[in-house]
Amino acid sequence: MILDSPLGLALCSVALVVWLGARPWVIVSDPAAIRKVAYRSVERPASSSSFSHMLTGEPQIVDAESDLWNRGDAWKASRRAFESVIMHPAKLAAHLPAARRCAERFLAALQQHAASGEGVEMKRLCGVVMLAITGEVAYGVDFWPEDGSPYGLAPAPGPSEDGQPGKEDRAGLDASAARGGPASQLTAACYESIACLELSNATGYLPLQMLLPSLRPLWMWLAEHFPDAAQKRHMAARQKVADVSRQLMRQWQAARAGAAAAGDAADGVDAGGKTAGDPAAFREVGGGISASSFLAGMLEDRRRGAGGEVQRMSDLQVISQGLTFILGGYDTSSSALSILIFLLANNLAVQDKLRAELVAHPTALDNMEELFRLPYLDAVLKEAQRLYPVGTFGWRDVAADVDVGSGLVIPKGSFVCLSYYNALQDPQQWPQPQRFLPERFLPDSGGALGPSDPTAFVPFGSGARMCVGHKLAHLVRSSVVAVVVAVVVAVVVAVVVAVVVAVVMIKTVVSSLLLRYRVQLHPRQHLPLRLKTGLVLSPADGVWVTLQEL
Ligand code: HEM
Repeated sequence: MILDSPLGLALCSVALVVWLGARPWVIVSDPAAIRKVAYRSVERPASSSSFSHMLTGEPQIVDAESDLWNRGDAWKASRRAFESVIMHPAKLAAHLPAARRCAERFLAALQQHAASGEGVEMKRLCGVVMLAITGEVAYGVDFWPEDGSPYGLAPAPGPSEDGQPGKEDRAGLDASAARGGPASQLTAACYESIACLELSNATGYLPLQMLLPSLRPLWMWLAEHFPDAAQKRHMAARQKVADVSRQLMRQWQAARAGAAAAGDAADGVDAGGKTAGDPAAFREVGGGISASSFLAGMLEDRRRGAGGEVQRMSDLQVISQGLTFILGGYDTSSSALSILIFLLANNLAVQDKLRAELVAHPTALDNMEELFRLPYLDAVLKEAQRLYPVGTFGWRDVAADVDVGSGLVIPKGSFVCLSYYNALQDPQQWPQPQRFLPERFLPDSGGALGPSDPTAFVPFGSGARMCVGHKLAHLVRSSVVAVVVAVVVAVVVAVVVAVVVAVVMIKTVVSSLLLRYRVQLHPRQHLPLRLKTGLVLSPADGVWVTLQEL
């Protein structure tokens, strides 16, 4: 069957097809079909971003350069920037102290809550720690506000029901930004930029644009010339990200030029003669910007002319990729972490078994390679990601007919939604799909409970546009192999790469948590867990737990 007639609706075993206007919208749920489409279609639809915001002016230009949305050669260049700059071992090593510091601050904040014996809303705290880590990895400045009590880290005056920044938080953000070094301003602007991507916080013109996309030029003109409060807030936040990024870039460039003039800017060595991997060099080089950061890495590559003159990144591209790192990494990681904590609090037998594994490997937290090899920890995280995949779907623009099997050909020009959520819940792949059963990912029991098609596990997407963070996770495994060749170097690489990878950030934080506390659901927690779909799937009412010190 070829889908060439506007019949309105067609349902088959691998995909659901809906005709909207002249284009078929195809929802693909079958793992093998997802793989075929994802590997043959690289582009996201040109209009994807118009479903989440209505930016104009410079913020719109910056957004269009993002790896999330851009296409063709521009996408290849930005993807290369992610893969080469973040993974460069010399630049990665200095993330380690930052990540450790953030995790320690997280645990210190929890101690206050544990001592009080009151319920603690974890989604909010997971957001704080993940923004701190991803922000610092991206921009190389400390995202933890100077007074040490961001957004209710000190016992909160009353977090909003959904765990998102509420009025008190917004006041905290404004105060933090006003106090302001670049980091405080960036923190506030990133928080606001992410919040504004939720439909409930978006400009009132966005629903109109979604309902009547053919009138997009009119809605855009109105948003630009008669912006409502939400539009003004979003524009101001994005402009602030661009302005502060420029300020940081100038700082870095001035420091680099100074170092070069002083003659100590040899490759791999930062101003001050410290290697990038030296924790002591952190924030003392590059005008106060960590040499290992994504921002410094992109600027360094540009200074050296990596990729050739033609492909050098413009300022706007550098600004765009820095923000993309936060937009792609923060919400996903913090939501996945908070859901994992919910599942452990709701499944105490799993929590106890996992703690026993961690206790039996006392050095695992200091040795990421060992942490990475703990089978039950790995299985628990994978099962949490299967049951509640925070990245529910991916969009593709099909450039040529794709035969996905079962007699179905998705025609060129279709707008395809790859439903990772459906694939991860498919009863043909996952026996008892609604149950939280980490055993399905253990090598010895996977046969009975695991998928018949191993590629059905797609929490990071599929194909060339799958998550950048996932590729980094693979590098950790390659680094582990390299241990045989060069133990010290490889361990450092494995540790530090692991730290920037969402999966390992989550493993580290959750392991530290379980070794210190028994985590139980608080009566305020709504059961079953209610989810909301925004930019990512996340707990709608937060995650309420009590902590019992062990
Ligand atoms: C638990 C954590 C994470 C999850 C579940 C997740 C999931 C996803 C998913 C499902 C996609 C869409 C893939 C597709 O369309 O097939 C994606 C794309 C992406 N993610 Fe992640 N992600 C996570 C963490 C991160 C982190 C830490 C970063 C920071 C580097 C990141 C950066 C990106 C980028 C840049 C893209 C777009 C890739 C492209 O189009 O080339 N993600 N992610």
